[in-house]
Amino acid sequence: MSTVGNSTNIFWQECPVGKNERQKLLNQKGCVVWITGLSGSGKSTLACSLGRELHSKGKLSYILDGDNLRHGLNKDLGFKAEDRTENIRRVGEVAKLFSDAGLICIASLISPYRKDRDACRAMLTDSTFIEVFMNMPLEVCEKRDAKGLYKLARAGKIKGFTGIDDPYEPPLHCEIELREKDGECPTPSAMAGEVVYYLEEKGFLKAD
Ligand SMILES: Nc1ncnc2c1ncn2[C@@H]1O[C@H](COP(=O)(O)OS(=O)(=O)O)[C@@H](OP(=O)(O)O)[C@H]1O
Ligand SMILES: Nc1ncnc2c1ncn2[C@@H]1O[C@H](COP(=O)(O)OP(=O)(O)O)[C@@H](O)[C@H]1O
Repeated sequence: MSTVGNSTNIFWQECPVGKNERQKLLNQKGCVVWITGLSGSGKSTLACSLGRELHSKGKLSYILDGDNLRHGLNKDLGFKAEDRTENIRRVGEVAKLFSDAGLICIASLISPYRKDRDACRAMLTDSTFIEVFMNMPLEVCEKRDAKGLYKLARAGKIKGFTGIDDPYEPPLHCEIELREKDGECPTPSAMAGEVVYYLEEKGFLKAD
């Protein structure tokens, strides 16, 4: 019996089928591919390309996209610092559950604050948190402006927009960094290929 947060008198319930058994069933290892970067850096595009590539290899993945989760689980949250922190904490907890289920969980969120991403990393054991940094220059993201949000932010119509008047703290020790080469952004499929290569090398695409 214990107290966790505001919950008192709670017990941990063990389940009959364990993570190893689920991983064997799926012939893969559960993990979290956490894609971080500015709005417009290509997070969702990479998440989709990676999800498709894994599917074609017979691997089960699931995408947790920041924009989408803000339509449901996180619709009570805005973009002030404490809301972003709570957003990342919740998604980290959900990603941990998916990883425990044996899935390759692909989380794509701006996740601008280093301490919040590091807190998610700390929730996961055995190097199963794989941080992928979309290191695209602000100018590139702003030029793309797929949703017209940078224009609104520059005009002062959106306050606290990441990269404009709210900080983005780049990772110091990420597992994978994706950036332009010779002034060109690699294709989504090339980027997904890099992540798949990492997963293969580290043994995530087979069970023990
Ligand atoms: N103020 C502000 N700053 C940044 N982004 C904003 C803001 N307001 C709305 N949006 C839109 O919300 C999307 C980011 O949601 P996230 O949950 O990934 O953000 S965060 O991780 O909590 O910072 C983000 O989506 P992406 O462009 O896919 O990154 C934007 O479409
Ligand atoms: N590798 C890429 N090369 C060229 N354009 C890209 C690439 N990845 C994404 N884009 C384009 O950039 C814009 C933003 O991509 P998106 O995946 O929505 O970014 P984010 O999820 O980080 O906001 C879209 O118009 C998309 O087509």
